[in-house]
Amino acid sequence: MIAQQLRIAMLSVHSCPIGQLGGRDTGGMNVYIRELAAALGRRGHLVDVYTRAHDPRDAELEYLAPGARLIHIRAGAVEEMGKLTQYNHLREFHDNLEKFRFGDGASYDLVHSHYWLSGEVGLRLAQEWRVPQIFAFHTIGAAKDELDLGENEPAIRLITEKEVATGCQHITAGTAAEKDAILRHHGCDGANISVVPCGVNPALFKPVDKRQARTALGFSDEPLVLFVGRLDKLKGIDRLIEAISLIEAPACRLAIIGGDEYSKPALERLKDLAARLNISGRVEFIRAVPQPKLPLYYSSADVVAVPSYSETFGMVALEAVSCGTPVVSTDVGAARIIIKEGLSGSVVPGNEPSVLARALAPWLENRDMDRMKLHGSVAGFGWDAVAGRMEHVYRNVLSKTPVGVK
Ligand SMILES: CC(=O)N[C@H]1[C@@H](O[C@@H]2[C@H](O)[C@H](OP(=O)(O)O)[C@@H](O)[C@H](O)[C@H]2O)O[C@H](CO)[C@@H](O)[C@@H]1O
Ligand SMILES: O=c1ccn([C@@H]2O[C@H](COP(=O)(O)OP(=O)(O)O)[C@@H](O)[C@H]2O)c(=O)[nH]1
Repeated sequence: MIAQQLRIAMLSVHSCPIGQLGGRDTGGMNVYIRELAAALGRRGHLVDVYTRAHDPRDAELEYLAPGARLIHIRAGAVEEMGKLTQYNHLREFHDNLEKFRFGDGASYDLVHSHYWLSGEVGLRLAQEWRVPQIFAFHTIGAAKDELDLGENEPAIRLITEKEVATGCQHITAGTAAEKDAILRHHGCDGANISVVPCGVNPALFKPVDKRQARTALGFSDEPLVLFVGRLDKLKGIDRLIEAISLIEAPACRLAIIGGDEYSKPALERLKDLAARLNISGRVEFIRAVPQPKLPLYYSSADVVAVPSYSETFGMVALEAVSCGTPVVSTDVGAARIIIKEGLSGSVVPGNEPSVLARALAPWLENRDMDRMKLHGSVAGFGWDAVAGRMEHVYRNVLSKTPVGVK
């Protein structure tokens, strides 16, 4: 008998759902966990999100929303830490999580773990608690390696991902393409993988008058291309800068949002590239911007570029369209689902600079859009709908869980 109210332990070891976004390791996954947990809480469930304590200013426990708690667990020094180093502290994370749980008296129906580090902790907890573990990759290490971008993923990630993929009870993927990639790399049973898309908050990501937005941010009236995201090689920002250098008419500017103190080498590389291409004066590097301010930036832009080599979903494209701004994206993640060709942007086969340049140019000329129409085109992606689909997955998994596992 499955209770109406589910008690969910969500694991987000390596990255805090309320951390500053756009940093080295803080992106869509953080937003996903924060919003999903809050939406499940609104549906009457109890969600505890466990993350590694990384900032001494953070309280041990805080509420993301009614029914959704965020708990910082000590594992290693309370400071920022590389992902690989965090692997060495997973046992401590597990033990301190259990210490917290005993003190608090919490118990759970299921574990939903995010990213391989959490998946590793989830395997142990699920076994000890005799509940199912549902796992989300967010990015598949083996798929990243396949891209051959000159930075191989550590062997321990690849091994752990396989262990978790085959040892968990169920997997959630953001798109059907991610599900296919999981099947290809890890050969799990397709029946044990559900596709649940990411979402967007339409009350936050809505169109602002372009002129007002530009005035507020101090942008000129020149055609503007915007990039938003982590300064990761996978994002193809270098390709976008090259594309901008190829666009002669209309003359346009590129604003790049993202990056923290750990992204300095990437930032320097991109600045050097812009200098070598003689377009430094046309490229503005804006560091990470808090999410509540992003609608102003999206609304200022004529077009948002997503030049990624790969995305499992790609929430920036969804947020941009929700703000009424067209998106030119490579054919990655949910791009083909989010972007209506010719109406809300265009999808290109790859990030070859000349291809990107050709795709971007028309959106810089056609500058008067029915932005509310674009906003409405992604109305089905609200977080409550995502939480509803996730609840369905949870209940299905619980109904199939053999006696003795739960
Ligand atoms: C590039 C990509 O596929 N991003 C996904 C993903 O986001 C991040 C990614 O998983 C990072 O992994 P990596 O160590 O391999 O760089 C994590 O560190 C970040 O925390 C993730 O935010 O997940 C997003 C949500 O599912 C998805 O929209 C995005 O396309
Ligand atoms: O300066 C920034 C850069 C990014 N983001 C947020 O980070 C997320 C990026 O998610 P996406 O899925 O596009 O990429 P990821 O970083 O997960 O690979 C989006 O929700 C953005 O709104 C942000 O708030 N501020």
